[in-house]
Amino acid sequence: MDILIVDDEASIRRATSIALEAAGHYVETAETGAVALTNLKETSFDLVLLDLYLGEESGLQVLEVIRREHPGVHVVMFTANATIPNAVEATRLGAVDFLEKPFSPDQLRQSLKRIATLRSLERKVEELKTEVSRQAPPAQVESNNPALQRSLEVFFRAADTQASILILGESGTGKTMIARAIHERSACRDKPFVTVSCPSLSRELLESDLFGHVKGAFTGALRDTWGKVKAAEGGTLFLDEIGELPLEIQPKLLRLLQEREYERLGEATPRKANVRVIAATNRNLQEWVAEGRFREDLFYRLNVISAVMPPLRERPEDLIPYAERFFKFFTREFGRKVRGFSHEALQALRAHDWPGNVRELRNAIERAVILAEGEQITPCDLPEAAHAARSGAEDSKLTVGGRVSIELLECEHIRRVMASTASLDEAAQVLGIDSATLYRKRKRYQLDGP
Ligand SMILES: Nc1ncnc2c1ncn2[C@@H]1O[C@H](COP(=O)(O)OP(=O)(O)OP(=O)(O)O)[C@@H](O)[C@H]1O
Repeated sequence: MDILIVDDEASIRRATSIALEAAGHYVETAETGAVALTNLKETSFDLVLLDLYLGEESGLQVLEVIRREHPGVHVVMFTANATIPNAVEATRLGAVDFLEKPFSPDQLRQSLKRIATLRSLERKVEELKTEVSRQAPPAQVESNNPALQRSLEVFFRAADTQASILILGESGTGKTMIARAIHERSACRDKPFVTVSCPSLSRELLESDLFGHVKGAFTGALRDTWGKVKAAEGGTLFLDEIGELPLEIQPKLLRLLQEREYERLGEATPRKANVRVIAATNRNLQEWVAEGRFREDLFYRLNVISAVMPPLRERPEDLIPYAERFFKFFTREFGRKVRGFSHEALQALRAHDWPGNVRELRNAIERAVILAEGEQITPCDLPEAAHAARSGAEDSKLTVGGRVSIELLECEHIRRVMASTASLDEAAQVLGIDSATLYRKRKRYQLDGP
């Protein structure tokens, strides 16, 4: 943590600093409330250890200003004479803990442990709030598709290291979800996961969003701010659509990755950063390097561990299991009594290309659950594109030599043979495979018996 000690006694400042620095914290000290407030403007602290009596000054007044101007900073009060009224007043003003002087290093450690737990809980609450407001089905990080299984293995094996990770894949394949899942499997899972969306801001705003700025750094920079690199301290910085990172900012990111150092916009003070970087892109970065749109050195630095999230059309094994999980989630979420998908609806799902990938599938199922009138979801409840795919599929797409995957052809062939035969044994005989193989294939493609 970054900690500011505010105490008028030099011996307390010194002894506490030594104990905290030995435990790996970054520490600054201030002798008076005024100096402390200036420090808080210049550096971003997580915690202030504040003396109740700063000579003539009242620590409670300083506490009040800190809580008003820096609401994200926690404050622990020091005092030589902890009276109940003082404690009540400090708690009312927002102090989270009390340390009675003289305190032992162990008491200090215990207090910091409580603050760390509190900070981690606050972050979790924030994450849950966003999750709930997004009505998001839980992330599915299992796959029946061998290519995706290999990618997941690469990502999760590297999760617990500090290595940068590059996630490649089309839009909507779940790159952001996987970045979060990697963070959840890392040693810094209790620390922040902070996303920066590279294309959404102008160069200047993006740079400031990443690294922060000082007042006057550019028109509109009315006060000092801290960027997302700072917000992600100790945790993961997720750079979404890294291909869109302007060339001017790329050397600064490279420096962050190599030297773990950065500067705020408009300031020359180098700052240390301890963040793990995960980046994602739907671009072909190697092509962009060849075209001079992306720095080669940055590409290789980011590309230490990389793998592709395959598009949904290349993993038919995942389609129906994902659709069913989304279905379960949304029927519960909306309190609908729909029982499942009709055979035709499943066929329509299989026949569609899903250019928007898992995002499109999730949205299609959410819509279908809301619209379904009967006991089952029918093709009419699916979006036009998925619905139309089925009618067109039988004559144009699902033909031998058509633009269709082997899996889809095989699935459709097995389905039709099963529909035209009296038993599974007969279907297996027609298909030229044994019953166990037919069983496995039916399971894989989610096909019911004849
Ligand atoms: N594995 C998954 N489990 C559950 N939902 C998923 C999964 N993958 C994707 N989704 C759904 O699709 C949406 C898009 O996923 P995500 O944002 O991770 O994709 P992306 O590849 O980062 O897309 P983009 O490149 O457009 O940012 C998510 O909000 C979620 O609803």
